[in-house]
Amino acid sequence: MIIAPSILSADFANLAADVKAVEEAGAKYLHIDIMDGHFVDNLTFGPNVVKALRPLSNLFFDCHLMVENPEKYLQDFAAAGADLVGVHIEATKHAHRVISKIHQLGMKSEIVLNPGTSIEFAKEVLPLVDSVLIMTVDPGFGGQAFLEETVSKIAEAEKYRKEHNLNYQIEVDGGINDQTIKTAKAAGATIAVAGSYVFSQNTPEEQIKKLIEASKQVEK
Ligand SMILES: O=C(CO)[C@@H](O)[C@H](O)COP(=O)(O)O
Ligand SMILES: [Fe+2]
Repeated sequence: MIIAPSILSADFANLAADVKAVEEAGAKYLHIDIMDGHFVDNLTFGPNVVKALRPLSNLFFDCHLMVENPEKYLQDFAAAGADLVGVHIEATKHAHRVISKIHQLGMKSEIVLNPGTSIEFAKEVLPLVDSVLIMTVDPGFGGQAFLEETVSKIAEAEKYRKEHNLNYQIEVDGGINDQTIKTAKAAGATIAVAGSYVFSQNTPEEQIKKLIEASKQVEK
């Protein structure tokens, strides 16, 4: 399973050190939460932070856009060095166009679903995307509890992938710890985002190791 530490819970005054620490600990992805204060009730940062971190890291930059009309910012994230852009299906009227544009800009695409959004709503674009992100909390904040009722949706995304011979990754985001990562993997998740679990206790190295070990306990 790929572990994607979320810098939302990192030390913003020492971001470079935290990014280095997770890279050395064996993470392959860096999850970067972009919030605009409209789609969610929180503000974080924009492509300028992605640009500043890019020369410091070889991690795969997974940019989760919690913004209205994400199509406006795709060019900026591509120029900043994003590897993948995740857009909420609830945040755009033009999901198909947005995904095509992400690919034209040379990035991997991801469609993101809130806990209240069904897989049905995204089915037309599932054959197009590189990844599907199933939110396992309502977006906007770190440190929330994993919503067990989202597990059936992870399983549904995996079932649909197999039935239609598609090859998207299934990412989960929110409330991931050394227990919930097992539940998510058993249901079909292949990428696990973790923010507060990685950055708010012990060292990021210890926490990432625990996540990797926990996920290995589940056969896939
Ligand atoms: O997108 C989000 C929150 O909206 C996440 O990526 C959080 O950063 C996850 O934080 P934890 O639940 O792991 O603390
Ligand atoms: Fe996120």
